[in-house]
Amino acid sequence: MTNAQEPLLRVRDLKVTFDIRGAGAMPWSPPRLLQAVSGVDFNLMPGQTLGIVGESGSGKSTLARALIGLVPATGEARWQDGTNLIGLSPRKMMKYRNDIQMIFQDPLASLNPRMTVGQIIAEPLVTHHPGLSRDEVRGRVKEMMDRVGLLPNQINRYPHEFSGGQCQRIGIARALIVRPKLVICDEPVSALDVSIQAQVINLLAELQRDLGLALIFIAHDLSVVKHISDRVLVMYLGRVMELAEAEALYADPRHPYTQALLSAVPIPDPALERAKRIIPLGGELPSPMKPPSGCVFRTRCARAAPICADERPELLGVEHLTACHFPGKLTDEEIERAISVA
Ligand SMILES: Nc1ncnc2c1ncn2[C@@H]1O[C@H](COP(=O)(O)OP(=O)(O)OP(=O)(O)O)[C@@H](O)[C@H]1O
Repeated sequence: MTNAQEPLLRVRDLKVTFDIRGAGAMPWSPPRLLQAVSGVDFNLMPGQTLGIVGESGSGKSTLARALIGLVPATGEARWQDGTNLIGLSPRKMMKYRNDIQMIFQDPLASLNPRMTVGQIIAEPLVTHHPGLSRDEVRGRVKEMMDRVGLLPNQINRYPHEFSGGQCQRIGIARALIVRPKLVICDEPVSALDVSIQAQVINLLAELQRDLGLALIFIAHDLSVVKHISDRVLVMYLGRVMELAEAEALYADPRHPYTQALLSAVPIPDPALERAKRIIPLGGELPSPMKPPSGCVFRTRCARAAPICADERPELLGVEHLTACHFPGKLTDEEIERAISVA
């Protein structure tokens, strides 16, 4: 039995480095290394939702893919049974691919166009549980379709006959049919209309509660993960900038990067929205091939000081962790300065 206090997944010093030499490179030409994930640490408890946010290129998808062995990584991603998932052979990884499922950003592209909805949803079940009878599989498919809001008579239709939101429901049914313990959702709503996004997020939240699933929910935007996350991890250029309970992170963001991301989230109250100041993220995202020395965020930070170029800040704290030499709310003067140089 799982001890409720034991993490389902314990990630330590996870790194992913790509060699991006072009196809025409000679075997002896020097490697061109790009570190997409640079030493990420977090715990995920059973049944918990961890939101992961950050700009495009911050390493969120690579981190997710590393956890299920889709890209080579180093470090630890220790499953609750003590196994380090990093570096497992594909054969050994198969055992965990039932427990860890993934939902992707582009719902239509992630579904096989030549298979019916019934076949698509059944596929992982048949792969991981080859002993099940046809009737059992069909029963589980229908049950899952019902849970995600698809109609029984849609079982023989093809993906192109469905809207983006419905395709994402098919993707969710396919991921959940094997009763996983963890579902990694990589920007599952980014490709959907705003009106549909909330429906899909609410469906995931409902299923998460009912089935006691743990979720890793990746998004660009802090507003998307706000309601679904227990904890939120903010990534920048392959590193964790801040990690805290969702409520604490939204009420008291301590890293200047988190404050900038949050300042861009629209506030429903028009008066507050008019009064708020957006903290600009000046300049370009640096290349992960040549990250800044010290704190990787310092080149765009409203509070950067000389030490930030010299020393990399550790991710410090107990419940609310921040990787910053000077964590805390930016002052009005710092925000003014950031606005004036942007
Ligand atoms: N297979 C790959 N080969 C080389 N570089 C890669 C590969 N996959 C990702 N990268 C690089 O790694 C860095 C992180 O990319 P990643 O897609 O993980 O970021 P992300 O935060 O998920 O961005 P997005 O929100 O746009 O998906 C980027 O600089 C990207 O170009």
